[in-house]
Amino acid sequence: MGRKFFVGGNWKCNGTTEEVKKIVTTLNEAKVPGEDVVEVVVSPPFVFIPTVKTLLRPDFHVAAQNCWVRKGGAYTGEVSAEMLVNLGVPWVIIGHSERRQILQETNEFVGDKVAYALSQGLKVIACIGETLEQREAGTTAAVVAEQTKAIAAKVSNWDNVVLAYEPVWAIGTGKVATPAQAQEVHVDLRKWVHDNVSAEVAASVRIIYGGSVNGGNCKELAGQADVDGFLVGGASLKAEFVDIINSATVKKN
Ligand SMILES: O=C(CO)COP(=O)(O)O
Repeated sequence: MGRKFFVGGNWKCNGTTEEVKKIVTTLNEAKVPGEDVVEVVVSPPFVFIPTVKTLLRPDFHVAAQNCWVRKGGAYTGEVSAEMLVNLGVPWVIIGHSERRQILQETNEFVGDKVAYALSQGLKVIACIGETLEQREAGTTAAVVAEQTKAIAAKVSNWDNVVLAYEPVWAIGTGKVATPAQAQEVHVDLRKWVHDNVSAEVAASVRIIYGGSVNGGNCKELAGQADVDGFLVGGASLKAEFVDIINSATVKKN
């Protein structure tokens, strides 16, 4: 086993300097298990990264929400992996469904981004997940396998990858996947990794769940054997994010 619980807070495109400082203060004052039990990462919008990095407690880490697919250069509006490394940002979220859907990022593009970010020394939270239509059509397993395949095709070392299963229908909707639904997909994903990458990676890769996770539902979800943590949107902007971090202790019982 030995998959350390992972809790990420994706702040998305939210916040003012004052609000960001307030969230960081709440996190800094929070009583949570040590880094040996839970890895905590918060992902502010790019512009707030320096502020958060300066103020945030040292046992919590920072992730960017995206980065450019290759080396930087004449790509107006983009932020390169090299820049994140230069700033001391250890993590980046790649392939979030909002980028896949709204900005038309394809499986291949996401795979390229994951590979490039890893090559520069970043750790990656790679997001996958089906739409409601796809779930209702019974294609969930195939869709997430295809998304994972496009990443696996470009990645040889999985040590610095966390897979985030985020069903699109559960994101920002208040319609959380049931613990059984999350567990089922996580098991399918782990089996896919086992069959297509290796047994070692399948055993060690953390598969976290995202989509309407909150202080009330996190414990039951965390109790599922293959749920290794969470990627939290809305609730990561609130004090209940601390409760979600603390759901890591469920694993020890
Ligand atoms: O997209 C998410 C995290 O990346 C989940 O968002 P919500 O927790 O707001 O549903």
